Amino acid sequence: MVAWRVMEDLFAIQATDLHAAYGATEVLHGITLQLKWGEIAAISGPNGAGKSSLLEVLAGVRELTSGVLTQSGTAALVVQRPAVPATLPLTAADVVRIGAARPGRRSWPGRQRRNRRDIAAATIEALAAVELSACAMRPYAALSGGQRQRVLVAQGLATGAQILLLDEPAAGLDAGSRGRLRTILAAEAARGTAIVCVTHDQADLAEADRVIWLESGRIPARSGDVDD
Ligand SMILES: Nc1ncnc2c1ncn2[C@@H]1O[C@H](COP(=O)(O)OP(=O)(O)OP(=O)(O)O)[C@@H](O)[C@H]1O
Repeated sequence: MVAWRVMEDLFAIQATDLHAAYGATEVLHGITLQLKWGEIAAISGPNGAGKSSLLEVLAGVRELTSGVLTQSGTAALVVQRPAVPATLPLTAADVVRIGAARPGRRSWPGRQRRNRRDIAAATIEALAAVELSACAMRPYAALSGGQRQRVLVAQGLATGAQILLLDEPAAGLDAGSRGRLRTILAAEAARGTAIVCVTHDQADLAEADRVIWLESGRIPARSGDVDD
């Protein structure tokens, strides 16, 4: 059965026997997991294991071929920083504003759009959280790789989403920025946000409430991630 339901629940995400494919090639082979509110789950595993695909499925941007996925709140996906053309006519603040203009926590479940003042406030707050206020008006394409990554994290934060899904947000960040990112995510979780973070970083894995190990599109039974 393929289903997409939205409901208030103890769990932010409940996924049962998820399968997903690229064309005829199945890459997720029956993923079952639950994520509680305020929990930080790290997804790790070898290259090609299906981590990004799973994150996209959980975010609702990649279709299931079968399984049941229940989200109990708004979700935002923070992608890995893309290569962008040098001429991209967006500032760092513009990129964050794209997230801030999305319906988020304050408007759930009505999903009304925020007004301009709320969008501006969310943009400023999120840029400050990643310590890039000084770069707000700089062209996004002119920022360093690590700065662009932090802008994308700010974009995710600015959505005010109740479920935050991040694909290797620490990739390319220096040690100080990685530490600050962990602090930001811990603060978000303390507010009740459910967080799923793809990572290979040992400190991230150590600080996560739960590590979900993915291998060849499956969660091996020994990793004990189905429930806890
Ligand atoms: N656009 C695509 N078209 C076809 N196959 C794809 C596509 N994207 C990913 N795949 C395949 O799906 C499988 C899972 O890829 P995915 O990117 O989800 O893995 P990952 O664990 O995130 O990898 P990495 O650690 O390298 O980022 C891989 O076998 C990959 O080749």
